[in-house]
Amino acid sequence: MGITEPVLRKISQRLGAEWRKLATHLGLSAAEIERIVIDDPGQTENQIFNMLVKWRRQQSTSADQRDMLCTALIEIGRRDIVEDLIEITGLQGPYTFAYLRQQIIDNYKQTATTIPAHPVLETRNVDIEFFIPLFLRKNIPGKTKSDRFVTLREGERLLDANQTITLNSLDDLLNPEVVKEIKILLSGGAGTGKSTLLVKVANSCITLSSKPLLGRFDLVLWIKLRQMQQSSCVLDAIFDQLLARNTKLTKHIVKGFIDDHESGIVLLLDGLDEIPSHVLQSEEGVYRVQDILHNRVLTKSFVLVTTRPHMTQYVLRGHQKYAVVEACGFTPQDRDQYIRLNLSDDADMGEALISYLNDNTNLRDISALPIISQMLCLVWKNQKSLPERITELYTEFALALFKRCNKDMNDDQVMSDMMSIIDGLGRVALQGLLDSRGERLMFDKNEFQDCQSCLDEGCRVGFVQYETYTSGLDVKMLVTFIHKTIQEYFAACHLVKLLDDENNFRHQLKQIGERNVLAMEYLLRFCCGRSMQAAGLILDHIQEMQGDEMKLQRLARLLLIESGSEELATKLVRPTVVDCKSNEDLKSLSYYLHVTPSLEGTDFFMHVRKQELTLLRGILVSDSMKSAKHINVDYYLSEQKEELSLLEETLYVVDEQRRAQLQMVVRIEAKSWFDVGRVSHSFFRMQEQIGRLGLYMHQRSLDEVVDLLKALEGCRLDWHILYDTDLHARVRNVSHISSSLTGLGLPACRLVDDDVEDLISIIPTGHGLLGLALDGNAFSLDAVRALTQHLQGLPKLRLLKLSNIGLDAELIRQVVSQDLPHLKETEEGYFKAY
Ligand SMILES: Nc1ncnc2c1ncn2[C@@H]1O[C@H](COP(=O)(O)OP(=O)(O)OP(=O)(O)O)[C@@H](O)[C@H]1O
Repeated sequence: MGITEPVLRKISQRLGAEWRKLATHLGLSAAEIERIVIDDPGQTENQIFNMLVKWRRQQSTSADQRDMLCTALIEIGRRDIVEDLIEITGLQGPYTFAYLRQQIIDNYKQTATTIPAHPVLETRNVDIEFFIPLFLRKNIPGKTKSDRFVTLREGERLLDANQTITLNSLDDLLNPEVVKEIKILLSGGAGTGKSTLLVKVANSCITLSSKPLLGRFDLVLWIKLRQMQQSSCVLDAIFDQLLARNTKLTKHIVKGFIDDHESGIVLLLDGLDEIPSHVLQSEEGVYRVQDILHNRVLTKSFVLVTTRPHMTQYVLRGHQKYAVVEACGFTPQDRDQYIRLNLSDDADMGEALISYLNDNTNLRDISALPIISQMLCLVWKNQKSLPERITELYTEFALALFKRCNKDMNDDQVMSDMMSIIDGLGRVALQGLLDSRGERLMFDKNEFQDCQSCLDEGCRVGFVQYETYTSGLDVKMLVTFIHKTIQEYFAACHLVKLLDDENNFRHQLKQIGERNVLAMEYLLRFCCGRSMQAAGLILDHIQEMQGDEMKLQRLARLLLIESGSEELATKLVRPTVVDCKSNEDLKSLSYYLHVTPSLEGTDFFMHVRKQELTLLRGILVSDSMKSAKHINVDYYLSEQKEELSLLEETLYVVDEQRRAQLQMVVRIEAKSWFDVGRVSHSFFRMQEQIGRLGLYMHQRSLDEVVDLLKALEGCRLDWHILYDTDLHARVRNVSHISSSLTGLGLPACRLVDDDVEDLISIIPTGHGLLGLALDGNAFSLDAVRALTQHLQGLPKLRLLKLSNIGLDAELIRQVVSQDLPHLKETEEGYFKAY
């Protein structure tokens, strides 16, 4: 595109003394320049004009004269003229700030609209819509309180910890009212979502191009430090990562823009831990990462740098005025939301995983890490459940984390390299768990002396992380595993390796006794999952232990299923009471029942949800249940629309005799979905089928309670518990007490003295009630006395609960022992007949 003479004239008027420099940049020789001067001595403006005309003449017609001239002008530091030129010619040029911004936004349109949907496969992505807010915690500058007690090898220590505030994800992070500093250091372990957060920030620029980040800035530069393998120069990185290969911009131009807009620039520097240290330390380049982080250049720009914890001190040493923000992963609610989004094809499947996790404290905890949630969703989607054996799941976790950082390794190498790191770290992990002075989850860096390379690799991969703390006068480098269960898994891998010398293994096992065996559940489960030989020795060891029988037997069943070795079932003690509170408990019971002879006289208590009905069915039809004493099932209605007909179907499969043994309570929890008509219909059908039937309602409205009880009039209910429903002055509304009722519970129902008369009236003298629970209400002693005197007329009453009713326990004890002497207090406010 050519330039007209009037335009050249305008440039000549503005240029001045630097014109010779420009001429050289445009390629004119010194002789040519001299010639121009001699031809029109003393007339600078003319000389410039002539030089430009001469240059223009030398260009081929196809040459983009305007671009060349603009580049040369910018290179000699006269962008002001370029901007005028663009204005004069009325054309949008590649030399404006707007052009640079547009190029970068075009890049974000390609790179910042998706997030990875798989820990290893880079090709699998999901839309940025899948972004879920992250839980962030920011330090309060200058407020350090020493309140973190940790157990270290040398004993207990107090570590200095910062006081923090919680941030509401990105909105707060970028809000200057909340985070006043313009330098932010976002730290967090592997897979806590640091990189993803930056994708989201870059993405927000696409729509808010001219005023990104709450209108505060002009340009957002998102740099992946991992890709800086040669130079730590951010200007280079802008060209390598953000600008098109054929961009017309030059480094000179871009630098000029950045300098001019310094306070309007945002630098998002992702993964400080991933830039090689020699690159970070190198002295070359413009806007070196180190200079930016230590506030030596671009001091007015907004910087958000992410890193694993071990690099935070490096940043803070060079510049202290950082808002230090910790990425803590998902909150439980947001984790649920993440699961729902990921499994949105089948809402039931998502809910099933959520309820599975709610049941399993350790998995629930670790799933706060986005990367683990992601893996859980992938496995669940594939198999519609998690692997029966938790060891498999943790092997998958470890593999995914390891492969994430070793994409080019082949499978054999992955396994052997990973296992040797795990073994090295596992030695220290085990020492920590079995420390005679109490479990240790934090380690001094020196404890890894013998396996420094494992520590370095483990840190790179994200199995462990280290952080610097001050403790009194000491500065400590402490190492932690990303989650306690990962420490337990690693410790188990190491312990099992000791089996090469069985005595050594036994020696370690001796450190696990009644005192700590339940706390070692995961360590032992992982051992059993990794080796049948270990499982045999561990089960023998447990069999010899004294202690809480029910809990030890539960643990043994979990270990048996984890070992996958039916023949080890003989090493389990026959249970007299089985209490299954979780999905895992049910699975391990089901496994045990299939490999053990009939359990005579055993009492079973099971908590069951919709997704566990198949398991329940298997348990109920098992031959080993034939001679069970009682089978108690608490069935929890889920939050999704649910037909009780599924439960009914499950029960019908069971033979009549066993159904008659069954005692079932249907639990409608605060968030359960339910429909009065359907639930009551099912109740009427089930009362015919099973031994005893009860209803439990938790935190439901009075209307719902009244409606359901009305609909259940005439149904044979054995128990009826309303928990935390406001029944004050409404007791008569729930007075449909059938003569079959044996248990009535109205805990925390805001009952007071005025309600006692109504209460008495709904339990007529002579009623066959066995148990009454009124804990959590507020009664005077007179009211309690009126009640106990009335209860004297209930011939079968064997249980009374009056705890936490706002009275001195001793006074209640006196009244009950006077009026109901056959009841004895077993724990405070809890009276039972023997
Ligand atoms: N806020 C989020 N919303 C949805 N998915 C997320 C979110 N954060 C993380 N994830 C998922 O978890 C994975 C791991 O997160 P990410 O790579 O951002 O972690 P990181 O903290 O940068 O880890 P590392 O230190 O190992 O680089 C992501 O690939 C993404 O799939």
